[in-house]
Formats: sequence, structure tokens, C-alpha cells
Amino acid sequence: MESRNDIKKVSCYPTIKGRHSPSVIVIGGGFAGISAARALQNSSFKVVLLESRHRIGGRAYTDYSFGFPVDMGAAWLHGACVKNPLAPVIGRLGLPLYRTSGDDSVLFDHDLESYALYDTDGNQVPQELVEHVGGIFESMLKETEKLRQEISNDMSMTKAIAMVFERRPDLRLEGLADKVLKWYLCRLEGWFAADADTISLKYWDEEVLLPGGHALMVRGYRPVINTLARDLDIRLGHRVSKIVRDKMGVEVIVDNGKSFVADAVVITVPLGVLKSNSIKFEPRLPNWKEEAIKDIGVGTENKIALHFDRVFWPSVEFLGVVSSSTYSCSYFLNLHKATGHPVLVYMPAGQLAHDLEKLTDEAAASFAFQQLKQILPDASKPPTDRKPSVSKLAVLSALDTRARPSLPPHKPNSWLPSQTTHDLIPVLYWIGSNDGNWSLLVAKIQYLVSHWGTDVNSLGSYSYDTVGKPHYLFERLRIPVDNLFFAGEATSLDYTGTVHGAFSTGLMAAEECRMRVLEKYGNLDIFHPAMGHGEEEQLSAPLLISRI
Ligand SMILES: Cc1cc2nc3c(=O)[nH]c(=O)nc-3n(C[C@H](O)[C@H](O)[C@H](O)COP(=O)(O)OP(=O)(O)OC[C@H]3O[C@@H](n4cnc5c(N)ncnc54)[C@H](O)[C@@H]3O)c2cc1C
Repeated sequence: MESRNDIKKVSCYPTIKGRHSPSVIVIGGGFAGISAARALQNSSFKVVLLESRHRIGGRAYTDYSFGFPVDMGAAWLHGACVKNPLAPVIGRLGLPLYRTSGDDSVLFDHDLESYALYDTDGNQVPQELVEHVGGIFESMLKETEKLRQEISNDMSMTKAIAMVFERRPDLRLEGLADKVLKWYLCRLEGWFAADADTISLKYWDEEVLLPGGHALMVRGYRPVINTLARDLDIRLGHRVSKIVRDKMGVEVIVDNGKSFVADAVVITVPLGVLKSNSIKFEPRLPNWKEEAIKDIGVGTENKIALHFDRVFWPSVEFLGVVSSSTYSCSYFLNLHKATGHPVLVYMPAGQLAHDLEKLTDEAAASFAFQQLKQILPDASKPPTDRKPSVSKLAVLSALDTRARPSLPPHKPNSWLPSQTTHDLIPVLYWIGSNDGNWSLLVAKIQYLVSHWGTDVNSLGSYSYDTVGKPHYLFERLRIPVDNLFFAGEATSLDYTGTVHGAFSTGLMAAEECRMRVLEKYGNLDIFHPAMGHGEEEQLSAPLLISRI
């Protein structure tokens, strides 16, 4: 391994016409790293991107093992409009988007026809109650705003809500209404992937919300990342463990012992990875940078995708479980609406997400499935009020009707995943049979389970403002240190925790890096500026957004 003094000597980059060719190492192949690498390559830099995983995309990960795309990390384009920094590339690729909500709000979704909420006995919450409680939730949030203007010290959202109830006892709810309110809070926690007792009252809403609502990438994020990554020099399976910098340049050491040298480095690894200190900096990063790394929060949200052989749930975008605590509330995204595939995605966040990561994948999938069973118990019972209809028979004919196990005697009508195999949970369904009666069928559910909290390549899902820590820390995380440039969702002041946020910070870091290296080498006529906004727009095409 070379010492710092040898950095210049081991530079592996060729010179152009006897002149030093500017070089950069980008660490991390998510949206931030890929956009930085692309922009710098367009600006005539020699670019090498080092990625620890054996794939690119980072927390935007599209899985194809069900035979069609399912996003196990980012799935929505938040702000489906031309102003979105990703709109030019998505539009140009002609990728379809499916808007699950036209509302720009993140916490109170006014598009309530897209939800079906149930209590844990399987009773659907009347829509009027959902809307009524939604109004109360909005009033509660307005009261928390007043609180933060009055009280200078920060506090958690949990404490703020408790104080609002003391001041405004009329906002307190009971019974089912209280459970629905808990569900709204559970959605709030899901947005930050963190429990409300860690979320800052002062800064929780600093994020800039683009107009256009929230739209699912119907074909997943993979085509976008693949397009952006085309022709880049990407080294997969290269986990960076040390970064050494001096006036001459930067040396980046990978845990297989290889080292790379360049003029500058763009660091886009997740905040969770920076927090873990698995990358050593020599010399150490300044205190203000280390504090930003320590004090910005990282939450965990996971996805458990359940692939059934038929749809047996209502045709809404979300199915919600209301309960007496936010921990036991939850929700499923109905992918069938957007993609036509019979898939529900369970999305636990905060402590629940952490707890589920401690289970085996099978147990986590079974847990999600039990939640579904609680809210839709009728799917496990033979309908008493009707004979199976012909159309239903046609829909179900694809199922294997040969396997008809007897029910366990102690649990009649149980919808239980008994044995589990690697990726299938056997499930019992009642289905209509050809003789016009109902009969029992065993079907299998395929599942996928994410582990964003414990995966060493992410160590969390996305960043958020924790209690007592200022929002400007996100900017501090972005500010360069000598020839180290920083990008990634947690460096975005405006679009924290999003794909378009990560993408824009990659472009910002690339531009800063380009300017800094220009300064260092003087007038370099080989430099082409990165593509400006105007040019991108000329090449862009309108977004293809639908709501089926
Ligand atoms: C479950 C979930 C749901 C989400 N939903 C949405 C959504 O719907 N819409 C949205 O806009 N955003 C969403 N997000 C957030 C979004 O995915 C992220 O903000 C964005 O993808 C982050 O991109 P990034 O480039 O900053 O980081 P990453 O994508 O994490 O890229 C960092 C890269 O660094 C690599 N790396 C780590 N350590 C090292 C190392 N030592 N050496 C080399 N490489 C390393 C990683 O493998 C990774 O590829 C979601 C995230 C999760 C987890």
C-alpha cells in the first residue's frame, strides 16, 4: 500500500498531449454516484466508480425474481412534474408512471378514495370516519406549528402531539377514531422511516415538495440507473475502506488491498455507512463534518413483497391496518393497481422495521401475511352468502386444484402459512370449484424481504431531522473538504431522502469538483461543461403519467 507521499507517483491516469488529465474517483454507484460520474465524464474527466455491491443502483433496487419488476427500495417519483430533476431522463425513456396520489402533501393524503383501512377484526373503517379523522390530524399538525413558534427549544413530534392534546382536549379521540389517528401517525413515521419520538418538531417539514403528487415507476427504477450508467468505468465488488488525501491528490484503498489514485474523490456512500466509521479518513475529517455525520438521523423502512396467484383484495392503492399504537398500525401498497401483477408490498418503518429485520425472511413474510389475514379474514372463509360465479371460476382456473389439504382441526378456516420453503409460503384459499361449491386450495406465495437497516452497504433507508439538531447539517454534510466532495440523499437540503435529491447532489458535487480542479490546473481546454438545464430540457419528453 502506498504512503501519502507517493500519491502522485502511483497515479494510473494517462496524460493527454503531455498534459495532466484530470481524474476523479466516485465512491458508490447509487443515483448520486452515477449522476456525479456521468457529469464528470461528460466534462472530460477520467472517472472510475467504485461500488461495494455486485450491482449498481444502491437504495434504488429493482428485483425481477417474480418475473416482473418490483422496486424493493425507492419506488415513487416524489413530485411527478417537469420540474423534477429526473423528469428529463424518465420522459426521454418513455417510462410509464402511475400516480398513487395527486396530493403534494406527505402526511395527510387528501386522495382518500385510494385507501381502504381496516381494524384488526377485519372491519373496514367507514370512509367518512377516515376523512373526519384526517381533518383532525391536519388540525393537530397546525397546532404543532403554533407550538414550535412559541417554544424555542426543539422537541420530538411525540411530545409535541401530547402537548397539543393537553391544550386542545377537543382533538382527543377514542375507540376506532383514535386508532385511525394512530394510523395517520404511522404514515408520518413511514415518511421519515423513524418513530415520532425521534423526529424533530422544528425541522420535520424543511423538505421542498415538488408539485405533481407521488407516482410509482411502473417498470421500476432500474432502466433509469442503467441508462445513466452507460459507458462509465464501474468497478463492482470494490468496498472502499480508507481515503487518504493531501495537496497532490487522493488515494482510495479498497478492502481487497487495491488502491486507486486521482485528483479528487466524490463520496456518495450512505450516511449510515459514514456513521459506522467503516471508511477511515486520513487525515481525519474536520469536527464540523464528523458532527454532521453523527447528528443527522437515519431511519429504516423495509419492504416485504408478497406475490399471490390472484387478487383477492379491494381495488385501492393502499390497504391500511388501524390499531391502538402506531407500532401495530401498518399498510400495504397494492401493486396490482399500477402494474397489473397480484402483488402487495408491506412497508414497516422505524422500530417495527428493525424488529422484523431480526427475523428470518420466512418469518418476516409470514408476519406480513398475518397482518393481511387480520384485515381480510373473509378470504380464508368459504362465502356463506353466495355460490361461486362463473367469472370467478374463470379467474381461478389457473390455480392448481389437485392439492386440497384437510384443515387443521384446532384451527378451522385458518389462513395459515404452515410450512415454509425458501421463497414460498403455502396458503389455504377457499375457491369456487366446477361443481358450483366452494373448496379449499393450497396456493403458494412468493416473497421478497429487504434489509436496508442491517445491510452493510446501506445501514439505514434514508435520512431525517432528529430532535435538537439543525437542518443546516445536511448542507454541512455536502460541503467539500479539500479534494473530497460529498453527495447522496443525506447531503440534499431540499430533497432529503429521495432519489431525485440524490441525483441532484451528484450533479452539484460534480460541478464543484470540476470548478475546483479547473482552478488547480488553470485553463484546461479539454474541459467541456456538464450539460446545462436548458439542453436537458430540449432533449426531454413529457412524462407518461396514468391512474388506472
Ligand atoms: C425502502 C426504501 C424506500 C424508498 N422509497 C423511496 C421512494 O419511493 N422515492 C424516493 O425518491 N426515494 C425513496 N427512497 C430513498 C432513495 O432510495 C434514496 O434516497 C436514494 O436512492 C439514495 O441514493 P444515494 O446515491 O444517495 O445512495 P445509495 O443509493 O445508497 O448509493 C450509495 C452506494 O454506495 C455503495 N457503498 C456503500 N458502502 C460502500 C463502500 N464502502 N465502498 C464503495 N461503495 C459503497 C452502496 O452499495 C450504494 O450502491 C427509499 C429508500 C428505501 C430504502
